[in-house]
Amino acid sequence: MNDPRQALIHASRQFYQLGWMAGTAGNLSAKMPDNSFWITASGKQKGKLVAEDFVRISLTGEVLENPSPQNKPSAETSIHQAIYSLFPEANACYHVHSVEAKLVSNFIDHEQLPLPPIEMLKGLGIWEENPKVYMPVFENYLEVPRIAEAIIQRFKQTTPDVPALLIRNHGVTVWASSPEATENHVELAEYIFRYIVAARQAGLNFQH
Ligand SMILES: CSC[C@@H](O)[C@@H](O)C(=O)COP(=O)(O)O
Ligand SMILES: [Zn+2]
Repeated sequence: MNDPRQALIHASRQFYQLGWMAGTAGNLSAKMPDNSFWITASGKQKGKLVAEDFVRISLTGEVLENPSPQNKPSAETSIHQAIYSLFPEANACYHVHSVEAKLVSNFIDHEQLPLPPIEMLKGLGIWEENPKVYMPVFENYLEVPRIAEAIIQRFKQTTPDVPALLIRNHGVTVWASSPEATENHVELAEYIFRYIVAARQAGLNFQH
C-alpha cells in the first residue's frame, strides 16, 4: 500500500457528510509499507482535509513526517498505536463520532454491547446462524493513553468478536486490512447502531 492519504481524505469527507465526523470530530489513520502510519493532525475540520493535514508516525509514536509545522498528531493517536500493535494485520484504523454510537453505549452498563443477530454481521466477519456476539465497550477517560492502555490490557486477554470497539459517550473505532475495508466496517458498525436504536424504539429486545 502506498501513500494512503487520498483514501483517508475520501473517507473523511463521506463520514463528515453522514454526520459522523461533525466539525473536527474523529480521526483516521492508515499504514505505509514500512509500518509507519499517516494519521489526521489534531483539530482539523474533517469535511475538508488536504494531504498536509496528516502526520506520519512510527509504531512507537515518533513523528517521522509532518508537512505543516503547526500540525500535532491526533489527540487519540495512542488508540491507533494500540490497535496496530495488537492486530498486525490491521492496515487502517478509523474513529468516528455518531449520535447513535453514543446512544447505544448508554443502553448497557457493562463492558460489552450485545449485537443483534442480523445478516450485516457477516461484513464484520461473523458467519454464524443466530450469532451471539458482542462489541467491547470502554470507559471514556479524559487521558486518552488511559483508554489505549485499557484496550491493550483487555485485548491481550480476549480477542474481540468483531474488529471494532466502542468508547462510552464518545464513538466507535474500527480497523481492517485496507482503508476500503475499514470504511466498510465503519458503515456496518454505524448501521448496527442505528438498528439497535430503532429496535429499542420498537420495543424489541435481543439481549443474549
Ligand atoms: C470535537 S472534539 C473530539 C475530540 O476530543 C476527539 O474525541 C476526536 O475524535 C478528535 O480529536 P483529534 O485530536 O482532532 O483527532
Ligand atoms: Zn474521538
